[in-house]
Amino acid sequence: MSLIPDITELLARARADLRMGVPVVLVDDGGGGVVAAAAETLGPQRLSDLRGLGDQPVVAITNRRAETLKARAYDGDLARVVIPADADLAWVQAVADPSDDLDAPMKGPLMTQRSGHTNLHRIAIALAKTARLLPAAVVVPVEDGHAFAASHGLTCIDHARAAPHLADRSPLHEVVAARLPMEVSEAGRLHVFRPEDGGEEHYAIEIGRPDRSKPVLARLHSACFTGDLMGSLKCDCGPQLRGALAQMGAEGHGVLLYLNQEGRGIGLANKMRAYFLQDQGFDTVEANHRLGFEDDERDFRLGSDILKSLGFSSVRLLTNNPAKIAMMERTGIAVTERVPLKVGETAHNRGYLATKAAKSGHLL
Ligand SMILES: Nc1nc2c(ncn2[C@@H]2O[C@H](COP(=O)(O)OP(=O)(O)OP(=O)(O)O)[C@@H](O)[C@H]2O)c(=O)[nH]1
Ligand SMILES: [Zn+2]
Repeated sequence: MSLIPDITELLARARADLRMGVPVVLVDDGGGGVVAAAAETLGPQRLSDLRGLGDQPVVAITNRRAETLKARAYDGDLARVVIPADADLAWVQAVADPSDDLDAPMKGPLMTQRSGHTNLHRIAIALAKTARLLPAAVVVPVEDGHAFAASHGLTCIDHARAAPHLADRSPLHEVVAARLPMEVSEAGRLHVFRPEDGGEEHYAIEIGRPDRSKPVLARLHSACFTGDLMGSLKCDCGPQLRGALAQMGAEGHGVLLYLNQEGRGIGLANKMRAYFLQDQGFDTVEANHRLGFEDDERDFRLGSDILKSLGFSSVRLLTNNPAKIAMMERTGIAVTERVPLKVGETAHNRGYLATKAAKSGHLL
């Protein structure tokens, strides 16, 4: 029945629920389940009602966050921190959010669960991440997941149906393209691409009319509100964006993909949390880890999807990031040349650029 939402649509609905502070129900293959809510958006009444369900609630966090909290991660990539009976919402939020780690360290040791299944906790964390929230979820078991969801009107996700889709990217479709005269070239054209799962749109700016049979000068630019628009001195994004467009304008053609993966895929709120940690002395990579994220949560396969749908198969890529080149090659776009982009070094971003070179393999 096509009027019933499919699993991709249910996952999108679950992300929206978590962003609003509404719990979702996750159901394992045997029908048992959990109620899960994002730690960041959960309110006090809902925390209290989750506790009222009877079973032991936990906060599921990534092993990165667990490492910072010195909590044992028995489950490899995640840990289930037991919520003590006297802990309040502020305690739950402090497990999720590192802002006060230094000022008001958590009193340990944190107890973590060791036995039992973790499939559903993993889904809860993945949903919180893709909802651009802190990767932490309050999780409480319930006996019959489907019945609980139906009686409470909550979004219900079956593990077996969801698992194959969590690492997928949604197919992108071009919605519209129109002429966009720009300072660097009057022959600009902006294409808007929309995924099927209600996620972020991404853009392609085509300069001139590049020959599809030859390698095109291309840039995969990741959104950086602070650098691209505000003139932030903490990174080199703004000068890189304008430098890439200027070079395309000078050559007469090129294609710039503007991928809405703000903050290397963690979203602007989390990037600002990372900046707050950077002001406490952590570097850009350490800050991501303390928040519970990997160094880089972006998905560059989006870039090859868009290039292919525009008819390109090979590029001269403007980048200092070898991971982008490797990903292009792996996903069927030939990189015939790396064109270096060295612009915008400032006193504020020198340390950031050095960290990227030392820890993320960026070429200087
Ligand atoms: N999480 C996080 N993201 C950041 C930080 N500084 C910049 N960003 C984001 O990083 C992305 C840009 O990535 P960069 O690592 O500068 O460059 P790159 O795209 O990997 O490589 P180039 O092609 O050489 O520019 C943008 O999405 C920025 O918003 C930071 O300190 N923390
Ligand atoms: Zn930036």
